[in-house]
Amino acid sequence: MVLPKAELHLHIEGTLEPELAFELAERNGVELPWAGTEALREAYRFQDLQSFLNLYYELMAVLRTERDFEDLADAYLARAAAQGVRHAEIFFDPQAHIARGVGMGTVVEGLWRALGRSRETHGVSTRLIMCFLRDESAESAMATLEEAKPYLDRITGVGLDSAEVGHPPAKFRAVYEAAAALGLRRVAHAGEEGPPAYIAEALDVLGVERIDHGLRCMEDPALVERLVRERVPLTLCPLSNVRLRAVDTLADHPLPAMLDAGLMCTVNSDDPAYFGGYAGDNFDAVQRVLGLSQERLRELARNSFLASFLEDEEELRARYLAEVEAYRWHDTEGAE
Ligand SMILES: Nc1ncnc2[nH]cnc12
Ligand SMILES: [Zn+2]
Repeated sequence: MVLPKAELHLHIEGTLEPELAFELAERNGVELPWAGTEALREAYRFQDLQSFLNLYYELMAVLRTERDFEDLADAYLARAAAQGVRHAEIFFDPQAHIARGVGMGTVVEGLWRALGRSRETHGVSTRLIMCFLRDESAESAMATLEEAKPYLDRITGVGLDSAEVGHPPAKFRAVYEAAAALGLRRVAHAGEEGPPAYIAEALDVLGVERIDHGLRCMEDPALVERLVRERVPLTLCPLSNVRLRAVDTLADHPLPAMLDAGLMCTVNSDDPAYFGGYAGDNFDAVQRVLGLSQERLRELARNSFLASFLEDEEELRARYLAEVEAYRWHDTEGAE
């Protein structure tokens, strides 16, 4: 679906398609344990978040040089643009690269080569959000923030990702305080596999402005009421939730109930190379399977721009919002 939209929940390492992975492996002399792209795709059957993360971190071995990160981001931006993404706020996981001997500068400068020219090359504006791995220590997160200081002109905010259960947001209180003091925006994954209490904790202790996923808020009516009242954006990822078994099937996804409850939902792709679809594919899927109306889809697109970190470019945000309102459905889209 090419309805104009912002993508607010996208891990750049999760856009590594098997074809590019093998190309980079060859370029860098990295041996992969799969015979080819088909065998690698066969491995994309996940039981839960951890089983996905194991493969996601393993395949990162092929990303070594600035050019690799540039090619990765360029490939994502081209695919996203073709599906109506006009603005992308892109996560990256520096600790996963630094642990392999690939420095912060290689990652940020490589990504920036693609992001810095993306409005001209792809018609997509971008922001970069640095995520801390929550299954690593708070000290490691603080050291990562320190390493990022030379690159803060390229980085808009910080996030929190990786294995959620057993790693509550409060573990990262100090690093989020330090990030806020540096003028960085704050988001965090919460309520994907972890309990609703993690969502409240991310708001109260970390001061986040958006919740990534937030799916499990529906188990706590008082929390839902708060999220509605405070208009906290939730960056939902429906196809991800199916592949990582946070929901049984897409038909069971609570998105319609969440919208009916008045929650400020957005729809995103998370790790599209692994979960079977980019942003537009996620919109197509929820339209087709959950029967969302054209007005609901337009609301999701509007929310994505309202929840984006475009405060320094309000004119651009206004232009995107006008594009959402002016959008005319194609014959095959959003039929009612
Ligand atoms: N869906 C997800 N949840 C937590 N960490 C992630 N890292 C990449 N994708 C993720
Ligand atoms: Zn995610």
